[in-house]
Amino acid sequence: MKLNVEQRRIVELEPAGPMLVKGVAGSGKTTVAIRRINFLKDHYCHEDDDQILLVTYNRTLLNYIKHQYGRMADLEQAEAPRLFASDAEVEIVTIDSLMFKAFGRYSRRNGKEFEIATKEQMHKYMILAIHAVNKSYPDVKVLSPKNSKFLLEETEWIQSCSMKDIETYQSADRIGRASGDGSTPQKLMKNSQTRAAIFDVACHFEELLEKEGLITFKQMNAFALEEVRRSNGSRYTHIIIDESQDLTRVQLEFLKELYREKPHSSLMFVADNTQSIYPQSWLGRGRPYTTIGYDMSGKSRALSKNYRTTTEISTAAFNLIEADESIQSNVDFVKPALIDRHGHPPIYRFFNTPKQQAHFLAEEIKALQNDYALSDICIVARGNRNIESAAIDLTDAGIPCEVLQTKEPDFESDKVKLVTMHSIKGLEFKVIFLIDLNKGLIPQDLYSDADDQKTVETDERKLLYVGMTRANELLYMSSVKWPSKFVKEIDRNHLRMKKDALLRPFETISMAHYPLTDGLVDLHSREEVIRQWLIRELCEVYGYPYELMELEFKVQQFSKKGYCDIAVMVYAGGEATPYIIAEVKRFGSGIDDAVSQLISYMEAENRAYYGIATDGLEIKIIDRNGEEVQDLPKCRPQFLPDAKNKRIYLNLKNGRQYDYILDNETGDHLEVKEAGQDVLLQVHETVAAPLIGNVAAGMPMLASESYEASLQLPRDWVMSPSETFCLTVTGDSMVDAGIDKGDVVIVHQQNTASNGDIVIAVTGQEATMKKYMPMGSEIVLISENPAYEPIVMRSEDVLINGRVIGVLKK
Ligand SMILES: Nc1ncnc2c1ncn2[C@@H]1O[C@H](COP(=O)(O)OP(=O)(O)OP(=O)(O)O)[C@@H](O)[C@H]1O
Repeated sequence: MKLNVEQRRIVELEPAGPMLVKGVAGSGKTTVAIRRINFLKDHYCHEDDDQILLVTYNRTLLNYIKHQYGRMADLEQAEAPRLFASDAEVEIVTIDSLMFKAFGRYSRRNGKEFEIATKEQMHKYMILAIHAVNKSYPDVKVLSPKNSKFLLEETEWIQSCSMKDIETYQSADRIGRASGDGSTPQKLMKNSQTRAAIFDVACHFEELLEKEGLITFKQMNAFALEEVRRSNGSRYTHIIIDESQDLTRVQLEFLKELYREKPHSSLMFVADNTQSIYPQSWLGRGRPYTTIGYDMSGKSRALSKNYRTTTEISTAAFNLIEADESIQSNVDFVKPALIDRHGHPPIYRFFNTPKQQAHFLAEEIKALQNDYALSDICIVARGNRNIESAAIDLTDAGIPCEVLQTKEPDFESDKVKLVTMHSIKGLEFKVIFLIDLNKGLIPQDLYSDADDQKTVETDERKLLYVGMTRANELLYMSSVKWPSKFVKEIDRNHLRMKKDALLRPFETISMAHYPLTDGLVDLHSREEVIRQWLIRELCEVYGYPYELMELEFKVQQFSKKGYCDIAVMVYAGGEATPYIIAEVKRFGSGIDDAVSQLISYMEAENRAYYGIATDGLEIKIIDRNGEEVQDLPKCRPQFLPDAKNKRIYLNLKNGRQYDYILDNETGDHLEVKEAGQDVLLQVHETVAAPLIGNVAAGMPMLASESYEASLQLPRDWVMSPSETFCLTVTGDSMVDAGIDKGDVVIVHQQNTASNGDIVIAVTGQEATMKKYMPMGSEIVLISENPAYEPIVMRSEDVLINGRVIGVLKK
């Protein structure tokens, strides 16, 4: 893997004390953090006591880093042993293990033995603490057992900041806690009776636990901090803190204590506030670094390109963030830049019962095994219980699987992995299934107070964002019974109903917006909403005009008459014949009956090529032999009543536009006019340029390639017929050059290019269409769309495949 220019700059930054690397999900923050170790080791560890520490958030991430290194290219593999060998100079550890060690020293020094309280124990002692205190604060409503969750969370926050006295708590800024409409906390006003009462509860709670020899995890951290402060333990010249947005104040202060400042030392915070998912995190909520004693002005770097997921997955995930102003207004928010890497849009499925979801998971995974190893697949859910029941279902279906344990996760085993949304932070898999995205489960319904609930929802939204951005190639999302409100916030255009079809998931259309109602008597029937959705999909997704659709289309079956719900007619030889017919059922009622009805209609109406049966939830597409097919063909110009196929041709050779008119009947009679003019230009000779595939498909091999179709072009539009080929445009990165998705570009095969040419360039394993700009020993590949960042590559890493000489608009 080649680092991009910004990544490389960060790796090789001269140490200058504290610095911040912020970046979007998948932008290579962890990659950069790991690569920096060897750089620091080689250049800034010249004194005998110089040491480097890389802190990861948890053990899963630690093991994952090792696993990733094992998979890297030869050059990097050579670096791996240096990193993971027991090396006096470098330590890669989790924050918890560091703090546990210090806590162990604390316990031994004080001759005390503590046990970490379980969730149940914490809940029990919190209730007791509330009862012990509430009589002293009759006016403070929050002191009630029904708010125990809130009070526990607040107590943990106090502990996670190691606030020892009431004055500190009374004056602390409580970001992310019920803040009303202004910026001042409403419910937790500074210097209030409420805060006094909560602090009292927190103290009682600690006392009760102590009597039992128990402490919370957050207290344990506070003791660890006390210990390193006491022993003045600073010993690392360089500290790199991955996922620092989720560390608590105490954890950050602890790491500060371990930092040994020298003229050549560095303290690098690596963070993405959009992925801050814990209520006690300190910096992730937008608190400035000055609160922990560092001024980061001029010391922060941002990474904005997501290398992990496709543009389709990133765009859908970003919909979630766009819907929450408080995430985007965070000081360290970085807006993701798209890297023109296309793939399948996320697939969303809705199910009536958990059993249906389990069946779908099993069937889909079995089918995916043709292209993926089981270890490439990970199932992710909000809660442990959902994960455990999915594991049982998969095992019952004969699919090997294992719940990823945070202690010793095995990423290599040939099993489907299952993990919670919290634990998948920092990891990635080729295929991700996000299951049980249900109302009440995500976002969790924790508080009746609207402000508190809003805070919870922001964290939960980030959690789902984390889950979605873990997928390299394929992302599945599913809900059972009641979909999460977050799913509804994702633009339907960014989702698909099934893997190999263009259909978007079912969506209810209001009766006022039914696209086609001619001749219908009962618009209120429950099937109608399904029919209208399908009609809209056939038009908006597949391009069949409403004028070509007939409802209640009569099918003569011997002496019996039947009426199929939709028939899409096409023109052949001037006559309209049914091409696609569809049977719909009411939502979620099953499609078995619809399929058998469809088959009998198609036997009777043998002109139809395709049949669709759907209940909005399931869909089956069959061909005229009754065999299932993955998708429908899109409408073609020759299906339309007008036999002339008129399009616009942009000739990039001379900068002119032409009307391009092909006779559909003969398929080769070509007429050409200057755009907007009436006079036909003479076409003396035409050439057939092969349509090889799409731009992203990679390098075409003209000689031996069998191609899908060819385009008739006037000879003088091309340079050399044998070196000309055509590609369909798949992305939107060149829209400002007038090249849109679905257009066909005409390419002259060549291996060189001049400044400003639009080229088909192959970088790594992908082909892309970009504007070419040489810059010294590097090449800049520029998109004509401000949403995409330019790509800077070394010239030896870019292969030019051809120059775009014309565009036939769709
Ligand atoms: N320059 C690059 N070229 C190609 N792939 C890259 C590049 N940089 C990073 N990647 C890949 O992108 C993926 C994400 O990288 P990494 O895990 O370091 O990102 P991150 O910013 O730490 O992500 P997150 O915050 O979401 O956990 C990895 O598969 C990594 O190998």
